[in-house]
Amino acid sequence: MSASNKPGPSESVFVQLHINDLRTTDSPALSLAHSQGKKHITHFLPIYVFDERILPLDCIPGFSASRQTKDVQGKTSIDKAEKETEEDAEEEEIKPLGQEDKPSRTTTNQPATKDRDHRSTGRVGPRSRLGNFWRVGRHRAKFLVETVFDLKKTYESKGGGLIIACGKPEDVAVKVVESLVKSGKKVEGVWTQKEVTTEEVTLLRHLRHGLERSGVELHLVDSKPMINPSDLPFKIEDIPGVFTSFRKLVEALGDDMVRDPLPEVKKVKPLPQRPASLSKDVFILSGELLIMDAILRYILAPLIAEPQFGDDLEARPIPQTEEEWKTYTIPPLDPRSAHPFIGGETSGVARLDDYLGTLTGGKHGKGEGGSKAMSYKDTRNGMVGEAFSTKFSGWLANGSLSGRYIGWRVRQLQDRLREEGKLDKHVAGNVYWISFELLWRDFFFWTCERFSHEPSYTAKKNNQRKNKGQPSGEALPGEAGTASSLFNLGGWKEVLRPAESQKTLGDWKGFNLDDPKDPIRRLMEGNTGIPFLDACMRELAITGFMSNRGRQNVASFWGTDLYVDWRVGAEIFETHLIDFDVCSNWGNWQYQAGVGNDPRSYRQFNQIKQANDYDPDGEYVLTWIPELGQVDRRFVHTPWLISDAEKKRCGLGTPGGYPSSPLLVQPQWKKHYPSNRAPPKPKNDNKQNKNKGPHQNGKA
Ligand SMILES: Cc1cc2nc3c(=O)[nH]c(=O)nc-3n(C[C@H](O)[C@H](O)[C@H](O)COP(=O)(O)OP(=O)(O)OC[C@H]3O[C@@H](n4cnc5c(N)ncnc54)[C@H](O)[C@@H]3O)c2cc1C
Repeated sequence: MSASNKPGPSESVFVQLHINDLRTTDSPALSLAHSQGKKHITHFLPIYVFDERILPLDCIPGFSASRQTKDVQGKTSIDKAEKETEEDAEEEEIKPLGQEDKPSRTTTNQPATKDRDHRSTGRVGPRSRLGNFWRVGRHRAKFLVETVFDLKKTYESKGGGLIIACGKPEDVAVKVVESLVKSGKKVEGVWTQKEVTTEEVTLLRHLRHGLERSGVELHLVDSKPMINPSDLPFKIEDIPGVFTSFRKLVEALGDDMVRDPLPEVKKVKPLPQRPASLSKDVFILSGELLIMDAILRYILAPLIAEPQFGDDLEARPIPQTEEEWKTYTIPPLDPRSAHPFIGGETSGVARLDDYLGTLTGGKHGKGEGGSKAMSYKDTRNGMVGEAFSTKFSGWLANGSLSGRYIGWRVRQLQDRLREEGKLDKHVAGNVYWISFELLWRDFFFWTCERFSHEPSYTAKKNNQRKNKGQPSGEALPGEAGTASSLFNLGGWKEVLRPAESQKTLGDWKGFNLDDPKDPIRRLMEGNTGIPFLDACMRELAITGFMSNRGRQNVASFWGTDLYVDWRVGAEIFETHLIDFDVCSNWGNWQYQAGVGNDPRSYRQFNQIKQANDYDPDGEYVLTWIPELGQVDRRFVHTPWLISDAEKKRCGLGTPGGYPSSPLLVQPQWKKHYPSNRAPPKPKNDNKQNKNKGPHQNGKA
């Protein structure tokens, strides 16, 4: 939008608020705005807002000052709207983020020592509720900024543009709409992606309330899952509680399971002229701040000044002068990273081409490549290198790739391989498995939706108390509510089958992150003395990624060996993971903690067996724990078993060195100790390449 006050009498503006749908390919709102039915739309206005509730934005020049000015000037209409909706939210027990001391995510349940109350670091900025971690760590923040700027570039290359702002997305969108309406433009409506979890739904409700004041409607686009929601053979309330039953029902849709993506929009309608008054109310990026590297530095500096547990990055103070900012650089990605993650649709599509083959070229003119996908199932449980598993998750998480588009690309590859006579049973199984795994993503999304319609046991009780038995909340029919049991210590089981859960709430332990010996702190720092787990946690903090195998083992150890409040684990994953997705992360954590959708309510991974199976020659562990370099390879997963003299020779147990004894040992680990097994097999002849059962690949 270029700044101007000139009215545009026949201008009709279609607004899209991007949140977790940062793409132009297979984007329902973009397609609708450019459809025949919307010919009267003259301008397309996409907006992205860096959310101050999850990102530290105070270093961005002018941003803090703009907030203060607003405070001095008094409250705007959106503030009033917020106040009213705050009151609504209060009824539902969950207040919006940033407007309360106790953040909103967790609805209820006790344990978890509140680290927020214990640590006296004086830290400020957007923090998690229990562990006081950054809401978004440095890897995801970088990936996000890259994604947003890639989106802007793509829109511009198609004739459009993207407004990038800072603040609260709902607040910014409402103010933009108000100013457009005031300047005489017609606003067709605001489109954004449907979400189903607490903070996200609260945001959408605020947005809807705020827009009502301008008489503009909010439209939710249900574009997150791979399967089109209207194709589901059941109502969301009836989604099976177990993945396999869900999978069988949706697989019965056959070729119709995944629809074709929407046709590409080649030419995008222009941005409307920006009402001059708008920049007073909204902090829109302009000038130097529209250079990606500049904004990246300002957002990352606080995160780099305080690296989170496990990150080996040397803390660097936040620059204080312009000169210091000029020379400030972002640390490069660690070369050991499982993938050179770069945010944005462009790099996401490049990864699709690399993994699933291209759509054009090749002998048959229908594309070429795809060999990685042809051995996907065989290799997805790998731990080292970029070729094991697809690494699509980061792009899926912020919506720079859609699930449907990936599902469709899988089908394109299947069709081509069939035509080329290469789709034998083994290859077909491998390629299909990508869609299979994507179904897990859909499953967690809809399970979250189901439970967001259904208030948790405690929320229900509280609401009944407050409303004297009257149901509260004001969700529109079919719309998700805000009271979800996703964040409850008792998980969905609190609602589902409490009797089946082997733990009671009182069994969960708290933690004290001030204490370097605290088990959870040692785990987060990759310093438990159990190499497989330590390697996973170090990789996560240093690169923002951890394999699915690693995630399962860490979560299982956290929840079933240490018995520490699993939500703190979900929080530290949320901080570090490039691919953090609220439903997948919290849903999987519940699953591993035995309070979620796992039909076996008490699943405990045998850490030594897992290490032997998935890292037989210790390559993964040695990548992340070079301190074990001198240890006899046979004991690389159990270094505590070597003699004291050997420990000394290898430098174990020295101050600041790798621990010489493990945090704990489980009796069932012993039968997998080195003396009881054959010497390690050579590389590439390991269990990573064996096909076992779904997802968990057989017994833990
Ligand atoms: C404790 C725990 C936390 C997790 N947190 C997240 C998270 O925040 N975000 C996230 O995207 N995934 C999460 N997962 C699921 C899974 O580990 C990652 O999706 C996967 O490791 C990402 O790598 P990939 O893209 O190479 O996956 P691939 O193995 O190539 O799978 C392809 C895609 O299928 C989906 N998928 C695969 N497994 C799962 C699963 N178990 N649950 C949901 N979707 C799945 C993902 O979208 C993934 O990109 C978590 C798993 C566990 C056990």
